[in-house]
Amino acid sequence: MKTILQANNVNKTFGTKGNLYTALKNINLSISEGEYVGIMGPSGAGKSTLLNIFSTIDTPSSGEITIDGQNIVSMNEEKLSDFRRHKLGFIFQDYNLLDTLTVKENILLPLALSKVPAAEIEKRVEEIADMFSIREILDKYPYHISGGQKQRAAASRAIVTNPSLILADEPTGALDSKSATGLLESLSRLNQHNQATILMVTHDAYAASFCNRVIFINDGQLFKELHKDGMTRKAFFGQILEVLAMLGGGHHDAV
Ligand SMILES: Nc1ncnc2c1ncn2[C@@H]1O[C@H](COP(=O)(O)OP(=O)(O)OP(=O)(O)O)[C@@H](O)[C@H]1O
Repeated sequence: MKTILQANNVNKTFGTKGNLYTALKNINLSISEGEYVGIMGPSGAGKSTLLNIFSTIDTPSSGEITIDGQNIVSMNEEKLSDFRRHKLGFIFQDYNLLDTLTVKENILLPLALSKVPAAEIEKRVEEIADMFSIREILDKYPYHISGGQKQRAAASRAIVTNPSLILADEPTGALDSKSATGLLESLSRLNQHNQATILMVTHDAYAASFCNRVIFINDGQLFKELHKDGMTRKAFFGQILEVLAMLGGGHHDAV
């Protein structure tokens, strides 16, 4: 199986001499093509720091990271912006849709910027609209659709270029439970049918139970990882809650 992300001995320190804070300590992680991986851990554990580094928004203090075979630590800013555009897809908690464009225009924007032919764009948008159940809202503007629909539109835009790696930061954080389930089911479909590789940071054990593997970070270090293997989502949810209980903090999410 092809390795999509490989991180070796990644460390991240904030601050200056005399006032240093180590946010990540010696992180080693490998993610294969087609995996759906969750990252969990208490507040301040280092989840966002790690995701920002994988997103190429921040750089590690030391360590090596390759994504789809390319060393992202040594890349210059010009190459990085190209790399982000072609290889990465981002889904954030707050959608980041452009209000002056329709849902369809938002989704096709990355393809239009890459000068993909119109007929191909049309075909791709339709495929994705079906996968994320948003066909009926394609011509609406973001302020006329619900939060759940906005997030499914944002996810559609993130994957329209067929990125090597999809990075999601608390994608269900602002959604009610029904909308969250809709998004999580869409991401699972994308993972299963298109072998999309997804890395998702979440506080929510229910969201994490849709993943195939969940990595727990504590105090900037890898603490434990769980594999779903043949388990049902409900059983996996139970195991995730047990690890969270070990890490401390009350989690009383619904199954
Ligand atoms: N730019 C920064 N300068 C200094 N310290 C930082 C910076 N960014 C993060 N930190 C610290 O690094 C640690 C890890 O932060 P991070 O945001 O990665 O945690 P997290 O696990 O994502 O937390 P949360 O679940 O609350 O979002 C925290 O103690 C935080 O205060």
